[in-house]
Amino acid sequence: MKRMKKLQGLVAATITPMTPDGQINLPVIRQYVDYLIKEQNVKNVFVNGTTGEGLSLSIQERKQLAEEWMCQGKDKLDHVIIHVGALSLPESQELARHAAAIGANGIAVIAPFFFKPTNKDELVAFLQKVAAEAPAVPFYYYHIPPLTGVKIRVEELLEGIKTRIPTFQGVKFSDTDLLDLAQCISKNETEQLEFLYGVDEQLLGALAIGADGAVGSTYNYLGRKTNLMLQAFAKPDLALAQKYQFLTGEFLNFVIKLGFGVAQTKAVMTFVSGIPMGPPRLPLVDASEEFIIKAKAKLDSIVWPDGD
Ligand SMILES: CC(=O)N[C@H](C=O)[C@@H](O)[C@H](O)[C@H](O)CO
Ligand SMILES: CC(=O)C(=O)O
Repeated sequence: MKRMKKLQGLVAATITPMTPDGQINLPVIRQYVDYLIKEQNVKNVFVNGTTGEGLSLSIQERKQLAEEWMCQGKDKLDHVIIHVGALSLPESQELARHAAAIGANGIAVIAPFFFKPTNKDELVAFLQKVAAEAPAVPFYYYHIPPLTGVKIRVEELLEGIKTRIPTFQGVKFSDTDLLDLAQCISKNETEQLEFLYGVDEQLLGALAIGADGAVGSTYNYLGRKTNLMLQAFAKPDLALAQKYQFLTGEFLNFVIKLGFGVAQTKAVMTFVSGIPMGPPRLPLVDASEEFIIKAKAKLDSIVWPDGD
């Protein structure tokens, strides 16, 4: 298996840069990789997921993006995980084969969300068919019930999963149900699996329960601050870790009230990094000027414990 070391710490859910006329903007990715490493101290990426508008891209675009991230991340990034989930099983399988061929460090799949699996066996059967196309690549289930509407609890899904999916490596857990996460972690006695949390505003709670790390959109521009939270938690300096969580939460709480999604993430990343992320693809529409002004003022007003 292409496993160098256990995936821990932060993983940036990458944004898909687009040109003003809505094409994927591949040349920007080189700069983006360097920015994540140098400015955010983030060396793992999750490509073509929710933040990357993966389900709004064509198969061809998804392959081009995966290739570009692999190519630009070579010898720089630690882990490149490619999201290969799709509504159509053969398309998902094609993307899994492609990810394996280009040397991805992991693949992830969300639950199909138009025709939905109604129980864990149906869901595992779908995941197994995709995972089997990349038999040497660690496989992650991407659990995001608020978006897929598939609410099958992960604790249930994990039962016997290794026998059905030998490459099963862990879960990207994007739900607020910390009881479910805790049950998964407590059953992971041999610690073979990785649990990566995906609700950035309450990561500290998931760390306390035993999450290995996190995948999220905010690590694109708050990676450095969130890394300081992880360090404080590991020390342990819980009061300092809380301070960081309160402050990242203060920003998110503010923008969530204004209306916060992938389009707004693209706008925030553009003004923080200076890298043009461009517009989102329909049905998403650009963040308003008013949002950008308010979000920027809020972020600038925050005084961080590291004096920044
Ligand atoms: C629904 C969604 O996009 N979730 C992201 C990852 O799973 C998070 O990183 C959020 O963007 C973040 O927690 C802000 O709410
Ligand atoms: C947020 C996240 O993890 C994703 O974009 O898929």
